[in-house]
Amino acid sequence: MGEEKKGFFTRLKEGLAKTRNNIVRGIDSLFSGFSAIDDEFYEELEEILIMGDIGVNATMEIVSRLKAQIKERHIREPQECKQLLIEGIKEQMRVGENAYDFEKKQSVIMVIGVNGVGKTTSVGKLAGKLKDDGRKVLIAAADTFRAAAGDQLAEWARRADVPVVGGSEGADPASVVFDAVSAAKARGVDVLLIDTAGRLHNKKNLMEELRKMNRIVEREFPDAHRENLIVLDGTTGQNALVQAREFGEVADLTGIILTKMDGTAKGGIAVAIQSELRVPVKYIGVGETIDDLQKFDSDEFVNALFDVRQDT
Ligand SMILES: Nc1nc2c(ncn2[C@@H]2O[C@H](COP(=O)(O)OP(=O)(O)OP(=O)(O)O)[C@@H](O)[C@H]2O)c(=O)[nH]1
Repeated sequence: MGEEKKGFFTRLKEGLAKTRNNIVRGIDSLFSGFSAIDDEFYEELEEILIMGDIGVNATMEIVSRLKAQIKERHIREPQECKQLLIEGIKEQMRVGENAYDFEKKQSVIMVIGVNGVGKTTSVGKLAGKLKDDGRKVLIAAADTFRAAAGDQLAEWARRADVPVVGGSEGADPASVVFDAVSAAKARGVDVLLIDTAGRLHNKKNLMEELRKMNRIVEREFPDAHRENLIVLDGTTGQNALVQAREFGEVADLTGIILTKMDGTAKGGIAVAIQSELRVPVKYIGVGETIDDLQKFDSDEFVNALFDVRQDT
């Protein structure tokens, strides 16, 4: 394991401390407190997982898989189940390989989600990362609804040392996107990041605006690799699933940025999200600075949650 990866594991573990206290402590005391694996044991396990925001459906699947394995392997000691449970949670989160094609291809990344989830912050962090990797980045400030959004994004862009187009309050977001795409093509930009509004006069307008922006990118930049990343706030629990489904109706979601995973006791939402939406979490936000956005790997996440050290 490289230095950077080790550092991230430690940071991830720190960020997940509350979740770990919530879920893993409960599981540990369950495993040590029960002397037999009976219905009560399973009920308590279900309760711990659901309380940790893993979600009812994912919990039921994880527990029924565990039950089948315990039966098949004739396991009688609760202590022996822990590793099986860890593997079961990893299995539940599998959504295929997590691709980061936009790191290599000429790409347009639209960042969407409701207001306050951390879109602008995530665009800023992502811009900084891509720039550090030597990519030529341009940001489109298409959140022209909220007065301070443009300024906030400009501040992030300054930190990341990346140019911005758009951002004046009240401008038409679709025309910002049009201008940004033209600029991206003219300047030979590798990655165009589009920050969008999380709120308009009503939800119907918001969704219509997203469709419009999508159509412009498709029409004006058909060769670009496309990503629609939805930003979800890890502290909002199951409501995040509802948001993703709503946005999924207007945009083809290619990935999730799960923010505010530091300081939440409900980090289990990552399990519910990947398992129910079948969309990969591509990044996880574990703080407010530019370095606090990290690529997400579900096995690593579960290991960090259970404090399982796997040196590779
Ligand atoms: N602790 C923590 N805070 C975060 C994280 N990501 C974003 N935030 C904070 O969340 C708040 C909202 O973030 P914004 O980026 O403004 O959210 P937004 O989705 O762009 O909001 P609108 O522009 O209103 O749509 C800010 O105070 C951020 O600093 C994170 O990973 N961890």
